[in-house]
Amino acid sequence: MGILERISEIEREISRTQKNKATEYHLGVLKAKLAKYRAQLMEPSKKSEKGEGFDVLKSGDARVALIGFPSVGKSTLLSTLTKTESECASYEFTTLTCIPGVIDYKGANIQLLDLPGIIEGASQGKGRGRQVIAVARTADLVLMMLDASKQDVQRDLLEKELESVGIRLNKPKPNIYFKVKKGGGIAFNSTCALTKIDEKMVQMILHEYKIFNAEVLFREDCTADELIDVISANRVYLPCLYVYNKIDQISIEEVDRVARKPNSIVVSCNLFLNLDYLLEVLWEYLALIRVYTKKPGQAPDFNDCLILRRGVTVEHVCHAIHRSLVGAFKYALVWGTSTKYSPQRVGLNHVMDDEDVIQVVKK
Ligand SMILES: Nc1nc2c(ncn2[C@@H]2O[C@H](COP(=O)(O)OP(=O)(O)OP(=O)(O)O)[C@@H](O)[C@H]2O)c(=O)[nH]1
Ligand SMILES: [K+]
Ligand SMILES: [Mg+2]
Repeated sequence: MGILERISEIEREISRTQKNKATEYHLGVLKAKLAKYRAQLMEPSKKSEKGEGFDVLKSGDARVALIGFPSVGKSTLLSTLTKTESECASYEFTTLTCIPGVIDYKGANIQLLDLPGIIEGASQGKGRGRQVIAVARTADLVLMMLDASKQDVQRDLLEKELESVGIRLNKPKPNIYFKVKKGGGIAFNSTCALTKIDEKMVQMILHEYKIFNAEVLFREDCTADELIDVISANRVYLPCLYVYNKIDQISIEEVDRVARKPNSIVVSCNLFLNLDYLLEVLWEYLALIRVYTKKPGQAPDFNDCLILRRGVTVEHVCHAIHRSLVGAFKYALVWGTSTKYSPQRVGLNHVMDDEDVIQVVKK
């Protein structure tokens, strides 16, 4: 039996099995089996499958992958937001490879990747689905483009496709500490009450992975699926922005309804509607910040900034300026919203804000 058949057999069995106390362990083991087969499926088996035209070099400050059904307007968006032209046409599967473009926004270079459309079954190898998904895994954000004039089935289908290959959208990593050991059996602990899983199920799932010695510590009330995610270790957790295109085709009431969905924004590439707002939201989701540097006695250079991630400290900033700077660091002066006073003397642990100005004082 091939892997695909095994997968669909397990899926059928899961959907056939009633959820209750008596079946819950059996279901847990089935889910672990399913995760194992799916992992095998996604391993790049043949060299040719890696796909010519898909190994685009990562560049710039962040990478955004455009995922969507055929003809929703992905290439139109790339051609509108970047200097790159990607062929747009009314027929499906116009784009056949990965086309990179660069969005120049607030001093940052954001790499936008146009990709072939994907359809149901993509994760199992339909169309260029697997190559597209492999690229999505390397992104900092998934921009899921949808046709606003169509029902939301596309969104559900694509989410399922990505979910089935271990891409988790807008979800935090499960807070479970997990470490395989050489001996000592399975040490299981939790720091909170567990309502969705118990020690027996944890053991059964681990045994399914042939893990007999490990330390497992639940720091939140996680499910069996979340444990499987942690064991599988090949999951990626990405922010996802749902972009509904072609709002020129629907009523204003409908636009209003769609725009209120979580993590969603509405645009029309053809009429250039709301594209500025799209960039603003994209910036927020990528959690990028600008930090300006300044030399003593001189004004900061506002034409040149460091692009960093939200949450970075002065230490990160020093590394970004020069790798030897941390060694010579005495203190820094920071002007901006991250400090109480401007300027304020801060140490290496100080967390920076967007548009802060920093002056590093050396020993
Ligand atoms: N009405 C309307 N049509 C649009 C809009 N944006 C794109 N289109 C049209 O949608 C069609 C498909 O556009 P593409 O950019 O080729 O779509 P794609 O998602 O790249 O398609 P594939 O590469 O085939 O997956 C073209 O005929 C576009 O002109 C829009 O905002 N409104
Ligand atoms: K098209
Ligand atoms: Mg295209």
